Amino acid sequence: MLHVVGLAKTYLTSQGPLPLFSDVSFDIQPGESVALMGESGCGKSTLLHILAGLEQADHGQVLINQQDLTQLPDRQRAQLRRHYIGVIFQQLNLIPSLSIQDNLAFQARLAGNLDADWLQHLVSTLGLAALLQRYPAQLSGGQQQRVAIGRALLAKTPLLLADEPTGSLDEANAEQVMALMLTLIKETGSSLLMVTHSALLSTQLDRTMILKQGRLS
Ligand SMILES: Nc1ncnc2c1ncn2[C@@H]1O[C@H](COP(=O)(O)OP(=O)(O)OP(=O)(O)O)[C@@H](O)[C@H]1O
Repeated sequence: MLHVVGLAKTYLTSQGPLPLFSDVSFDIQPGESVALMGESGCGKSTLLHILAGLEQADHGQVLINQQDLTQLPDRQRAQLRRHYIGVIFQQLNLIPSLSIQDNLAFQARLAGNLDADWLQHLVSTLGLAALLQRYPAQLSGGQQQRVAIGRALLAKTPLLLADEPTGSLDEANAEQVMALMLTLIKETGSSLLMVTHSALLSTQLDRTMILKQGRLS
């Protein structure tokens, strides 16, 4: 599903170069769920952003559906992302001016694959039915997180990238939302790469990769 070869990234800052990682290579199989862990600031979010095509790597390849995301022109990269990659960011990025219903449908509409039955199933599984006419600012952090998960799952993309998707929830709620997410992913057959600081949550996934001193293990 995802084939990553020799990724390297160094940020150039006013204090000089900040090397994050070099020669990062790994595969994720269809339907596989993988936790990405490592100390704060080691580059986990940056790696996820590169895999999502939102940030450029210095070297390396990101192969999705046999296409190298790093080499595609903007339009084709956007197409590939739309059809193959769902993302849940740390900052959630719900659109403030759209209702929850429209936030949920946004990505699937762009991809032209809005499935009304699946939307209904996600809404009821994630407990969002009573919130559809509200706006993001009127929701709690946990409710917003469930909307972001629903939105990412709605397009049924083969790959889901999640950056601490339950980061702002307490442990009990995090476990509950995580369980919902894993159940829904099993239904779509998507692969998941999830950044987490929680050893407990990581044990619910198929395996864990650790980014340390610029290398993956
Ligand atoms: N655009 C940027 N320009 C320069 N430095 C950056 C930029 N974005 C991030 N950094 C730095 O790169 C390092 C890695 O950041 P990143 O967010 O990828 O880490 P992380 O492992 O996800 O951290 P956390 O677990 O705290 O979320 C940090 O030191 C950060 O300050």
